[in-house]
Amino acid sequence: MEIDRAIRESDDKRLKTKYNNAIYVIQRALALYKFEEVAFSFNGGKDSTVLLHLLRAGYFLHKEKPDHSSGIPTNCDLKFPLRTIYFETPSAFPEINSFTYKTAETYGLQIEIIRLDFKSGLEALLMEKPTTAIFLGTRIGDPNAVGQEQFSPSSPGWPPFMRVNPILDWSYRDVWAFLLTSKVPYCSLYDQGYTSIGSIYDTVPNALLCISDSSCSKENFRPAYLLPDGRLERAGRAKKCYPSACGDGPVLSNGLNNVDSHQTSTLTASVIAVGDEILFGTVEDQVGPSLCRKLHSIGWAVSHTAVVRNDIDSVAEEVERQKSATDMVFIFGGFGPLHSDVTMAGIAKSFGVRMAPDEEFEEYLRHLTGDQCTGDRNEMAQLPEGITELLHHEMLPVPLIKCQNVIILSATNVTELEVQWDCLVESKNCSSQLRLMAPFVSKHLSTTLSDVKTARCLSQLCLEFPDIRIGCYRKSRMGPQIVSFVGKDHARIELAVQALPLPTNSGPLKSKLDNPTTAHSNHNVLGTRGFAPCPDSDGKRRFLNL
Ligand SMILES: Cc1cc2nc3c(=O)[nH]c(=O)nc-3n(C[C@H](O)[C@H](O)[C@H](O)COP(=O)(O)O)c2cc1C
Ligand SMILES: Nc1ncnc2c1ncn2[C@@H]1O[C@H](COP(=O)(O)OP(=O)(O)OP(=O)(O)O)[C@@H](O)[C@H]1O
Ligand SMILES: [Mg+2]
Repeated sequence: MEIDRAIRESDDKRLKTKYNNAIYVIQRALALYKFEEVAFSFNGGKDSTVLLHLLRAGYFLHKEKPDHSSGIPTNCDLKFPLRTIYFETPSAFPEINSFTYKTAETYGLQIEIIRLDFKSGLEALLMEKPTTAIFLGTRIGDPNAVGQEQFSPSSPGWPPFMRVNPILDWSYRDVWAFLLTSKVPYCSLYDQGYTSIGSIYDTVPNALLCISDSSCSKENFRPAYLLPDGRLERAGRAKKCYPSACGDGPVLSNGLNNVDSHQTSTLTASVIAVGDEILFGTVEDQVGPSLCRKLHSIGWAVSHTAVVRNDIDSVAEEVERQKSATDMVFIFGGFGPLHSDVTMAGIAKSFGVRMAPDEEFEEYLRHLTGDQCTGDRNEMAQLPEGITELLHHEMLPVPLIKCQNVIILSATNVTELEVQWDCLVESKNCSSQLRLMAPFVSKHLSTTLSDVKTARCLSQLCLEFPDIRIGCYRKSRMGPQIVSFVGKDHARIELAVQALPLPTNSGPLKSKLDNPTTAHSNHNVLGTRGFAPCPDSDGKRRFLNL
């Protein structure tokens, strides 16, 4: 069998492993289900083209075995009479349609065209003939792959059948290694810069493959197999936004300058530290507070911080909660090759995906640590499968890792954090991950009045100014009370301060008007630091500007 021979003769060990695993899944499925009750969902895309040839190889190898009882026809030739379903829509690319039909003819597939949506089409199909299993070219990383295994029953509400996903664990690179090594034909669109194909309305060539040629106005694209980072395979597909707490769409966009300093809305972040030692009190966490200041300095609201144990479930539970509650989660600690370094595994668990070797990350680690940390022993190169993006920067010896809206910082102290932070916010870098929002401005007042005396008026103020964060703190029980007004609108803060309904007969007044963060000195501030005279001298106001 030409496919089998081509892979076995290649010296790509990884491809061979992936191939053998996929063939194993196919053969188990062919042994489990009656051949006439199995269908192959084929749409002419690259993943289903890979699957077609794996099925042919698996079928051929299965038939070679003397004792099989699955009812597979015994004549072996190029023809492959597997039931094949294609959901055709008017919005399909003509190139996809013609490739699908031509391929079906070449290999003798028994193709059935379905012109209904997936669910109704499958309902009709199952009514018409028994169908117990359907082969799909779904891969981890496809939006619909989350939670799926190689054998996954159809979802509740869908007609009952087994979804068989032999290439679930294949990467983009594996797909192209297979197609090029086995030299099988694939749809021509992949040679024109398309890397993942949906409909004519939502798919364009992948901009990362664009060859800029100033002499002609027409854009040219390199072929899909040259895409350097397979995680960006869907960059040519219209993005489906994941819900964001501020209703403002996803924060991140690959390859785009995302400085957005005019934005007056606020994005929220949570900061999670992982470390038993912090919980024991043995180590004082300085990265967390520093990160909070940095986020605040670029206009982000940190709405939650937590310290969790070095334990997969503790990490998973916290990440699971925060990734949906806030726009971005920052997590640090518990990252490395030690037994206690469980952060990545916890993140994988929170997303319901497996840990899998990441070749690119492994390459970076190999440069850094040489042979000490390679091959199977390199636990650090295991990353959550299908959701991981590497954030490159020339200042970083090893890229930062992002799993959807969770950013993993490897910083163990404030100096290391400085470097990683700068890489994240640097807008010119194409991996820039943080949108710079309009900075917060704040005003701080100090009073010697007791809490009992200020309580009611401050509560009243909070009701009147829900857009301003009005907070109170004191550095000692006997010392002055400090009242802070934090928001994005200078004028509103001034109004709130002026509206402070103060009791009479109380102590001195001080106020300070500033942006409390020092990390970014170019931010808009309300005034200068230092003590200023009280704006009112009627003897009634009892707060001083700080
Ligand atoms: C044969 C087949 C079986 C499917 N089974 C399911 C299923 O059990 N549950 C489900 O939610 N979606 C199912 N889908 C839909 C896919 O998950 C997904 O929505 C589809 O591939 C469209 O992806 P797209 O929206 O990216 O084009 C199935 C699709 C096909 C073709
Ligand atoms: N219109 C369709 N008809 C039949 N099967 C489909 C259709 N759309 C998707 N599928 C099934 O779902 C799988 C995943 O679809 P997906 O679009 O991600 O992959 P692909 O089309 O094979 O490759 P690409 O990612 O390059 O578009 C396909 O491999 C195929 O098995
Ligand atoms: Mg795909």
